[in-house]
Amino acid sequence: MAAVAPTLARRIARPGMLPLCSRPQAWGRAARQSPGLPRAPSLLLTQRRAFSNNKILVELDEGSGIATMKLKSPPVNSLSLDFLTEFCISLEKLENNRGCRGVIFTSAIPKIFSSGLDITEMCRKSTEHYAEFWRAVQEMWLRVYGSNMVTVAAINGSSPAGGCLLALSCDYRIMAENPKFSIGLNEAQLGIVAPFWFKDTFVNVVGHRVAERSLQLGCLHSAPEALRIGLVDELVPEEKLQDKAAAVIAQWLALPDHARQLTKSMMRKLVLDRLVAHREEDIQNFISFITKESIQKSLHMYMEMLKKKKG
Ligand SMILES: CCCCCCCCCC/C=C\CC(=O)SCCNC(=O)CCNC(=O)[C@H](O)C(C)(C)COP(=O)(O)OP(=O)(O)OC[C@H]1O[C@@H](n2cnc3c(N)ncnc32)[C@H](O)[C@@H]1OP(=O)(O)O
Repeated sequence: MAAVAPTLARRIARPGMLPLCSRPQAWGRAARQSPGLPRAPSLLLTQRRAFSNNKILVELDEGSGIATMKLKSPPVNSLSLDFLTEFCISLEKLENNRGCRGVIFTSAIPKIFSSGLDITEMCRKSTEHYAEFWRAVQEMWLRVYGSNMVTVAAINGSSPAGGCLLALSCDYRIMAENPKFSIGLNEAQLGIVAPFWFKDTFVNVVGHRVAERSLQLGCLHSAPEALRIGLVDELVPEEKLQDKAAAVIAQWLALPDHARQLTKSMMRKLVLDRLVAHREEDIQNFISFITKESIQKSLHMYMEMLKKKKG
């Protein structure tokens, strides 16, 4: 962990402190700037502002109000505690900037959007660590799923499990049309179970039947199959992905913010409220589950399998 990271992590995770997401988000928050006419971002003569931390590059186009958050945590953008902390801090900065109205999530790592939760964070750690880690996973989801901004995932690589959850939490998903890239909630293949809020988010995107089959089998769907089942909204050639994502956001931002935001809130509130109401219980469930010896063995075997595949 980098020198400053424990402080940042505690800021999100320390029990007793207000979690960042306790501030009202998509529900009960004032609308952002009036949208004005839809404008193609590439035609604007505008200033770009960039900031970054160790793992995420953020660029804000002040003319269009569209930011890009590029995940850059080699080798595979796994969602470690440090990564999740930096992610939430970057997203909070954008949420607090009233000039920012939309965010594109994409990857700076070739062929990988995100490899999901960092498995090493779930192996042979202390109960305190598991609690801190799981609170950070919850925080990421609450922030993205509950965001007032328009959110688009530009999925330029494979995106299993937690990586898929990040994409599912956005308003729209565009994937590079490479059949080698796959996406899905493959937890069952690791011998673990996607928690209820992963499942609810998935069901809200693809429907109950498709979600049930896919979750039970731990499916990773190729890009064309992901389009067929509605897991992603469209496929485009990789070189067109970023422009397409900006064009989609511009289209969504052409609507009055308050109407879009209230509609989003109405569609997502039940699922969000369920986790907010049961957050501590969910952390305890995670700890009881992950500390089982059989689960630790399954995770260990899965990591070994990843290493063997490489060698
Ligand atoms: C009753 C209910 C109670 C609720 C209980 C809740 C239980 C927990 C729920 C948890 C929810 C979500 C879980 C997850 O997100 S788990 C993560 C799932 N991810 C995966 O399965 C992806 C695994 N990785 C891959 O398939 C491939 O690595 C890749 C992403 C396709 C990339 O392939 P590649 O060939 O380019 O790279 P590779 O050589 O495989 O990997 C490079 C190194 O990175 C390591 N690594 C890969 N993924 C992860 C990861 N997710 N975490 C940590 N480390 C990872 C890999 O081991 C290589 O390391 P090294 O170089 O060998 O040291």
